Amino acid sequence: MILEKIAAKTRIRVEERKRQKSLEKVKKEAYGRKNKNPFLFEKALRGKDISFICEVKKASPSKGIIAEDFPYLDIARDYEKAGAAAISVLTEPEFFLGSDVYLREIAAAVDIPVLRKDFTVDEYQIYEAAILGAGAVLLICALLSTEQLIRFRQIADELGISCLIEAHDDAEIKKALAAGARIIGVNNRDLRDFSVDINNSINLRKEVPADVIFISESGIKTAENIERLRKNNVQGALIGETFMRSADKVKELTKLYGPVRIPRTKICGVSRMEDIDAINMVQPDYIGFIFAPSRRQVTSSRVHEMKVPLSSSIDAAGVFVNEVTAAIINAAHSLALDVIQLHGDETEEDIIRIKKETGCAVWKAVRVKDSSDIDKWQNSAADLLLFDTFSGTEAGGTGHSFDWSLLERVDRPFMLAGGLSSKNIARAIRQAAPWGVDINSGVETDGVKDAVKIKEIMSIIRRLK
Ligand SMILES: O=C(O)c1ccccc1NCC(=O)[C@H](O)[C@H](O)COP(=O)(O)O
Repeated sequence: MILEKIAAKTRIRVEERKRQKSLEKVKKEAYGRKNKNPFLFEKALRGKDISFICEVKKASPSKGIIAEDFPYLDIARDYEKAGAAAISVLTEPEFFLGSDVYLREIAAAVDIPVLRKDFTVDEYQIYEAAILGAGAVLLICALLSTEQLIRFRQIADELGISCLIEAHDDAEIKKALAAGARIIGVNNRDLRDFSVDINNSINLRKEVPADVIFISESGIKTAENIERLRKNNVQGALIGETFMRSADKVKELTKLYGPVRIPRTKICGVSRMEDIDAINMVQPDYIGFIFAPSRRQVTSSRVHEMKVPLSSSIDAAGVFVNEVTAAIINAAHSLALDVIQLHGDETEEDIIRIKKETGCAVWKAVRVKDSSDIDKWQNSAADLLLFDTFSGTEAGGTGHSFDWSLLERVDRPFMLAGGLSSKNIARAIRQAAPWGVDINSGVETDGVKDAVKIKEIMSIIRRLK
């Protein structure tokens, strides 16, 4: 069978590699590297809805060449923008025309975890995967004994990388579970004859406990396929060919995932006249002016000037941090602000007074460290809560995102802020379902607003429906 052929070639490849660099050396290098985000792969797959693992694959034994033109870095970046939870990269060189170079460069170019899709037959490959920057390795039950699965999983655990343990039938699922699998992938492709049947993973879902992440692999093509997987509690879909053959990854993932409600958009921290042209071009719902000390701080007279060419359909928000209430009220009136956004230690009394005396909507920024920060503000009189990333040194504009799963407890409409960019906006919107998104550093280059990035992020958001 093809699997045995590939495994045999892989054993030869690994032995050659060992001659070039000893097992001791790769081991030392793998343990010596800093894993900033251990087990990110499995964390990324624990969302409340189905996740996508999108594959970068030039060829396969069943399909031959899939992508003549193979701009692997662009493909990976497009997957990330489309909202993939993780990327799978083929590194097997002979049958899939994969390469370690693809993996290393892709892992360095994206923020989401990357699976090394190879035919693991030796622990050497797990150390290599770690060195290349992979967040996960593939272990195929049909190629490994239970003892090998356990040993390889333990090595991966020590390195902080996850194992996707692939099974094809009931017996292999039992083997994967006996090996302590935390993620099981069921291949819908029968490697004996290459036939594909998505019912294979659906039928086997019940054999896997609910706390083990279950991935359906191969042959997933349509929104109906995804809906069936979703209904059968499948947490992830690993999709290669369908995405590789699609020129527009954002459109393809949206088609498979299904439409979402498009949130209101706000571009914050606008401080230069020339930014207004870029803003008018893309028509967000709101623009944010920062009156607090910041590299984005603006004066009232600057805001006055910028509001002249600003499109009348875009509402203006003033962002304040622990400002005296009278000054906020004065700015609201003199600059005809529509929203007052409070980022400091303002109280409920402040919020109520500012609402009453300005007639503006008041948005209270809640900088989230843990769920207690959210609970404290759930009943606030603020028109909207704006959840942002906590920082001990900055009141906002950190450029970092936080754990959006904390927002599952929020029972009122909210704005989502904190490190939103083209790389994560699709995932953020699908996962957190915010009323609105507030975008700042993610559309800047060298500290100033970047018209190209503003256009790109707005285009991604609008294509999610
Ligand atoms: O952006 C600032 O410099 C800032 C400074 C002080 C208080 C608030 C600030 N920004 C408020 C915002 O609305 C930002 O858009 C929000 O914090 C998200 O910023 P980012 O993480 O850069 O996307």
